[in-house]
Amino acid sequence: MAPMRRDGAEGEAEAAWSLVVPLKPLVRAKSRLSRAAGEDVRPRLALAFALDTVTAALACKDVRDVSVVTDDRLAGERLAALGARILPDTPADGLNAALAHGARAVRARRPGAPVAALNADLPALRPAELELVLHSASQFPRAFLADASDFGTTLLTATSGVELEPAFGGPSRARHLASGAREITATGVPSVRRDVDTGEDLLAALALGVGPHTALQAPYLAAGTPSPAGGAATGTGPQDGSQRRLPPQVRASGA
Ligand SMILES: Nc1nc2c(ncn2[C@@H]2O[C@H](COP(=O)(O)OP(=O)(O)OP(=O)(O)O)[C@@H](O)[C@H]2O)c(=O)[nH]1
Ligand SMILES: C=C(OP(=O)(O)O)C(=O)O
Repeated sequence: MAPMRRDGAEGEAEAAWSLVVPLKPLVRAKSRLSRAAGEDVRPRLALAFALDTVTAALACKDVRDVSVVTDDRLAGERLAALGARILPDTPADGLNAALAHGARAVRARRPGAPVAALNADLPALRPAELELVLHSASQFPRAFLADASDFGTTLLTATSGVELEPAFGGPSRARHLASGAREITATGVPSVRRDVDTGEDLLAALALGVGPHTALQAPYLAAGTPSPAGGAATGTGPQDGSQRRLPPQVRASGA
C-alpha cells in the first residue's frame, strides 16, 4: 500500500519532521538589533522574523508540524494563527532548556518523531531550501547547519529515537560538531543559514529577499544601520525621527 501523506492522501513517502522554534519574549528579543532598529521597531522585527520563519517552515513539504516555545502572548497568538503549536517556556532556563522541553513535548505526542530545532530569526527562509537541508539531515542520527558566519547554528536535527541534545548559543557550530552531530554541507541553502542578529545581517537577509512580515518592518531602520554599499548611514537615530528607508526585496509567498 502506498504510504499516507500528512494530508491523508496516498502518495510518495515524505519525511515528517516536527520543528521546534524557540522565541524569547519580544520585549527582550533581538537585543543586538537595538541600534539598527530602534527600541520601538526591534520587538516588531523580532515578531516579523518569527512569523516569516514559521510561515516558510510550515510551507516546507517535509515539515509535519511546528511547535514554538514561547511565553510571549502576542507572538503566541500570531504564530498559532499561522498553524503553529504554542508551548509555554516552562523550564524558563534559557534557550537549550526551552528546546529540550519542546522536543520532549513533540515526542510525548508522537514518540517516533524526527525533530529539528530551528531558530526564529530566519526572515529570508525558503521552503525548498529547508527541504534540501532536512533531506541531508535525514541521513544522520544528529545533524546541524552552521549559520551564515560559520560560528553559530541555525538548525539542529535528531532522527527518530535520537536525543536532540541542543547546545545553541555563541560558538555553537564548534559545540555541535564536538557533540558528534554531523555538519550539513549542502550548498545552495543561503536562506536557511541567514540568521539576523545585527543590522548588517538584516541587510544581507533583505538582499536574499525576506518574507512579507519582515518586509513591512524593514524600511523603518534607524540611522545607525550601515548602508547596503557598506558606508555608515548618517543621521542621529530614531529619537529624532530620522529613519532611513531601504527597498526590501520581498520574495513571493511560499517561494
Ligand atoms: N523560548 C526561548 N527562546 C529563546 C531563549 N533564549 C533565546 N531564545 C530564542 O533562541 C534563538 C536564538 O536566541 P539568541 O540569539 O540568544 O537571542 P535573540 O533574541 O535572537 O538575539 P539577541 O537578543 O541579540 O541575543 C531566537 O529565536 C530566540 O528568540 C529562551 O530563554 N527561551
Ligand atoms: C543561538 C545561536 O544563534 P545567535 O546567532 O542568534 O545567537 C547559535 O548560533 O547558537
